[in-house]
Amino acid sequence: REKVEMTKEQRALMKAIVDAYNRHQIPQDVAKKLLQEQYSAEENFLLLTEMATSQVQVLVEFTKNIPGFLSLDREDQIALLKGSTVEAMFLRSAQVFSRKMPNGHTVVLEERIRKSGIPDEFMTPMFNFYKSIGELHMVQEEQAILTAITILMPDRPYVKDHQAVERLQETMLNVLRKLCVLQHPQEQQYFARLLGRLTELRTLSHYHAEMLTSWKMNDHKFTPLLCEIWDVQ
Ligand SMILES: O=C(Nc1ccccc1F)[C@H](C1CCCCC1)n1c(-c2ccc(Cl)cc2)nc2cc(F)c(F)cc21
Repeated sequence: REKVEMTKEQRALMKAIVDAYNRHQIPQDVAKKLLQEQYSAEENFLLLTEMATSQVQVLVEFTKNIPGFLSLDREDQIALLKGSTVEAMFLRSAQVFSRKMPNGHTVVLEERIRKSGIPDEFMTPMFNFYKSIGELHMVQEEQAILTAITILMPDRPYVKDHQAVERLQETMLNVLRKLCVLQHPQEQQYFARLLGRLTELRTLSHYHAEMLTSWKMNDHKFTPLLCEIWDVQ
């Protein structure tokens, strides 16, 4: 097979994305909090809204560092962010869940999430997605670029300049394709499997509004930012 090499530009692009991804991580670690103790449904819901609110803020900062994003039409930038925050949250949650942890911690974490207040019917699709992400053993470069690809989805609602977004996403896809060959030389279809997860991610994200509004508690309060970004309240 031909030798796969990244160009200088592709390496620079990847470095910019990974640096931004690492710089804009959630300050407090939600997994650590969940492992400390079992919270009530109300406390878990509050924790989720706090995590999700800071995740949106972090995502805005990360997106600003995607080369070319700020040159897009301003309204298209908003449409891309609004359309991808839920998927980015589930993708981030999956990456948090799949992190290597000391023995038994993942079991406890899963238990805590199962009892957090999320309605039972969403557990299977959610954990199936988390485990399918875990099986890929993504390196952090792949995680960062996959998040950028999720944000640069041309078919989000209300995007006007479809082509411009497609061009940016294509650049990212080319980098990811080479990265997958370099990082997983034994697995021919690794790149295709990785992209397949984005389909699973979109399906899971369709449930998010219902997951939140049917959280096992009364009186669900959302932050103004989440009301704006999510289809709730
Ligand atoms: O905080 C969360 N996710 C999250 C959000 C932003 C950035 C980083 C994040 F991990 C929530 C908690 C919140 C508190 C109650 C339990 C679930 N969370 C979800 C999750 C997210 C959204 C819905 Cl609608 C249903 C579950 N899946 C998780 C898997 C994990 F491994 C993990 F550590 C936390 C996880």
